[in-house]
Amino acid sequence: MSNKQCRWGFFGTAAIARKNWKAIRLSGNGRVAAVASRTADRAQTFIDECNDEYPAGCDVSAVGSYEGLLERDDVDAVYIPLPTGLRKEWAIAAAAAGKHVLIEKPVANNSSDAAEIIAACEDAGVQFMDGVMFDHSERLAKVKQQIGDGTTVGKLRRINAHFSFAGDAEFQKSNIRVDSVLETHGCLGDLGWYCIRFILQANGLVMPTSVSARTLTPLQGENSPHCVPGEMSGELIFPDGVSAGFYCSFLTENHQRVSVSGDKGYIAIEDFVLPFYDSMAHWTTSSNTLEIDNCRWNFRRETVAHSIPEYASGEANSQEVKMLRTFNDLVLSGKRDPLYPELAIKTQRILDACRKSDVSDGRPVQP
Ligand SMILES: NC(=O)C1=CN([C@@H]2O[C@H](COP(=O)(O)OP(=O)(O)OC[C@H]3O[C@@H](n4cnc5c(N)ncnc54)[C@H](OP(=O)(O)O)[C@@H]3O)[C@@H](O)[C@H]2O)C=CC1
Ligand SMILES: O=C1CO[C@H](CO)[C@@H](O)[C@@H]1O
Repeated sequence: MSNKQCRWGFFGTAAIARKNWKAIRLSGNGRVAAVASRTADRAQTFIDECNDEYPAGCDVSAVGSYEGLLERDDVDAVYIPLPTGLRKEWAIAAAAAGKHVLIEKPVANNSSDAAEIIAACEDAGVQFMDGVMFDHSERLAKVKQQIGDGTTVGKLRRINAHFSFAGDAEFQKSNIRVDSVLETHGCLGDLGWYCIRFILQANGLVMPTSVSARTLTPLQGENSPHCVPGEMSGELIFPDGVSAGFYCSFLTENHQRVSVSGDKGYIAIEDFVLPFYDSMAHWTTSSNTLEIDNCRWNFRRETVAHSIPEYASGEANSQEVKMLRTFNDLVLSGKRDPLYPELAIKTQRILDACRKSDVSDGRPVQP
């Protein structure tokens, strides 16, 4: 291993890998060493296009097979943004080859597969992390402090999370997200994963005692053998009177809102996954008051706007760059952080419970 930079190998040429190509370059402690694709030409085209826009600053090898990536001794860590249904074998093989694993979300088709991947990483002594970028945002850290400060929210009661975008006709026909083999969880895996993750983060990683969820609209891509959830809602019940709801959809236009409410007020973020294009990350805290005096009813807005310097993406302090920098630090230090496997497996267990509840008409399920 290089003593200064974590050397990355990419599985496939996914669209999201382009963002992380740049993030690795900006991290300062990592570099892309190789990109593997099912065809060498595609790997080379990906490298050329990324280099044109954001030069890697080093030679990057094009590899014509995924197996080929695992044989390389110039790769310390692999990034696996393959479709979810194809990841497990490569993640386990990568760990067995001694490579650290950054895997996209949702981690796997189910929580026992996710547990197998995590166990393979533990056995091999390599770091495991999923690709949730907002886990690394400083905004999330600040919001969590406010949730716990006893005054902004007070006693936590309710968390709501909504993540949606309206996929066009082409998306609904051919995107991997509507193919039950490639992305079996549809919008739940793609968008609900973030809702569940935020809910866990906001409530101190406490697991719910009961989960119910329903697919509101199924979708089926043209080559997909089965439907996947295209629009879904769910309800999570926690100990101590805390509850949470989520809604995720491929049919409802861009909306990425979370709110965290307690007996003293609430916190809201309007762009919790992909922050709005800006050099600052924003959120609000509110403790609105209702004043009633005979015929006069005044509901007073008492909202405070907060922001911190954190670019939305593509800069040295953006959340995805912090994710890569943190991962690189772990690899280079030889330490492993058990928080990341914990976050992933808890999210996947709740996701499993949602699917189980969904097939029994929304019956509550214990995750
Ligand atoms: N963390 C985040 O912010 C984001 C995460 N994601 C997650 O990343 C994953 C990938 O998403 P996205 O970038 O849109 O994916 P793409 O459809 O752009 O790419 C998927 C890649 O997987 C490889 N692949 C291997 N086998 C297949 C197959 N049978 N069908 C299709 N592709 C195959 C291909 O690479 P090749 O042909 O070169 O081998 C392809 O480029 C998703 O699970 C998604 O949830 C997506 C966007 C953002
Ligand atoms: O993870 C992701 C981030 O957001 C996108 C939508 O805007 C998703 O489709 C994607 O998979």
